Amino acid sequence: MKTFDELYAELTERARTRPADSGTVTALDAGVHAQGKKVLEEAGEVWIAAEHESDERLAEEVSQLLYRVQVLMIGRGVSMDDVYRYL
Ligand SMILES: N=c1c2ncn([C@@H]3O[C@H](COP(=O)(O)OP(=O)(O)OP(=O)(O)O)[C@@H](O)[C@H]3O)c2ncn1[C@@H]1O[C@H](COP(=O)(O)O)[C@@H](O)[C@H]1O
Repeated sequence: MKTFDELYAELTERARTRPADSGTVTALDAGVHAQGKKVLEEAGEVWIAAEHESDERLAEEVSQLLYRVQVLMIGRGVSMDDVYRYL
């Protein structure tokens, strides 16, 4: 188990060290357009799960949306502090 901030730190480290087997590196290399499409795709899956699926499935879809948002943030160079300023 990990927190939102711990995942962000882990993904930032993946971006820095670029391990060959990292899906995050592949997603970052795909560029911001592809990253944005993934955010939208996962947001849609969250919506569908909220209306039609179990709490467990919803939680899983939310986790994937958070992951995709973090990939987009790292792709654009937006930090957690940049976001927290607006919360
Ligand atoms: N939390 C996640 C995570 N959530 C979602 N995903 C990716 O998103 C996919 C699921 O999304 P989709 O519904 O689009 O599934 P899919 O269509 O089968 O996947 P694609 O073919 O589109 O890649 C998963 O198969 C993963 O590739 C994640 N990939 C990685 N992480 C975590 O990120 C960290 C770094 O991972 P790596 O970069 O792979 O080392 C690790 O802690 C991982 O647990």
